[in-house]
Amino acid sequence: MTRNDVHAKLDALAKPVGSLGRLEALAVELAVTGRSLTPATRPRRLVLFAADHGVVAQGVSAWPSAVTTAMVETILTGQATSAALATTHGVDVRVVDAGMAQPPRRPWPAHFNAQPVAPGTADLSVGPAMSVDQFDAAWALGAAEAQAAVDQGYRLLIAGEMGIGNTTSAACLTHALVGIDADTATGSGAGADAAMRAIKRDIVAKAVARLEGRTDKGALSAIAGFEIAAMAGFYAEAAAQGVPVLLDGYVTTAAALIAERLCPGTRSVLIAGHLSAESGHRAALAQLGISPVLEWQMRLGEGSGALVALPLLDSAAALLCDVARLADIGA
Ligand SMILES: O=C(O)c1ccc[n+]([C@@H]2O[C@H](COP(=O)([O-])O)[C@@H](O)[C@H]2O)c1
Ligand SMILES: Cc1cc2nc[nH]c2cc1C
Repeated sequence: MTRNDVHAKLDALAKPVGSLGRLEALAVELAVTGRSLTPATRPRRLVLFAADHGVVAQGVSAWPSAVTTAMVETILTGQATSAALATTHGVDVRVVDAGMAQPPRRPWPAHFNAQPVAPGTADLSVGPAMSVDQFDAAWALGAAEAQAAVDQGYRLLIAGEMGIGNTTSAACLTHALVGIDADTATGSGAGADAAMRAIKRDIVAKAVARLEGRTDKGALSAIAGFEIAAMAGFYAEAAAQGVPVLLDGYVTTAAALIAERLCPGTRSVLIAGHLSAESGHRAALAQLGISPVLEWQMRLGEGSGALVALPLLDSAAALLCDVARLADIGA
């Protein structure tokens, strides 16, 4: 099934050609990524991967690592932004501890999967964030989540993340894999001021310089995070299964860049939910050849941008699945 097939179907529907504007372009994306002229967006699942980052010790985030745990607890009780949006849009949620410094309080609900690779990464500013074995373990965790979701019949997948310090890792990965300069790759994350952002940029520049241009798995392990490596495995497995994935912001896109680097073709299932306020995101999406549904200056993470874009995907699916053809209405 080609893009032309989808355009032909859209043009034959009971409406003037092109009259649904960008919704038609989104319908094409959904049909192509889902490999169907009647793509499904239900049932859908959000898998939120959480982990901590040793580089936080360098003062790169406005928040301490304890906030990762506090937010995971809030997600688990259904009161975080992501959980509220997931509930309102009929999205099932799972939360995965891929490597938090401190696990959430017990009792743990059934939708929490505690498989920490380690209690946070090592500080990427002084050495590799993780070993290749740890990268492989995080990747396998994400891949298993995607496989389980597909086995359970989910037709659309979203990965979200929670990890204080993870925009430093995302900036390193984008600098290394997209080639934009360290300054553009480095944003304010969850609220860094100008002085903090300058420290962060210098750390990003030095960590990537140490790789000397290498972007193999060993090099990427040095600058990744456990939740990011897990999301990369999640995306690669979703692609292997041919299930569409809705990307969130800068951090999830960094994971998609890893997946595309290590498993070329992963991008064929990716739809970009939104353009994050982080300055490197536009170039990262361009490298993957996808354009965002929304440009709303969101920069939360947790899958929130993907969840806000989701009703537009539902609209695109309804168009392809439920609208009559002109030929059938006697017009
Ligand atoms: O993905 C994005 O576009 C994004 C942009 C800014 C912040 N975040 C979120 O904020 C946290 C990381 O911010 P920071 O400043 O601690 O690196 C992490 O939990 C992310 O989910 C996420
Ligand atoms: C409060 C808070 C909520 C978040 N959700 C995702 N990243 C976050 C970072 C902070 C600081």
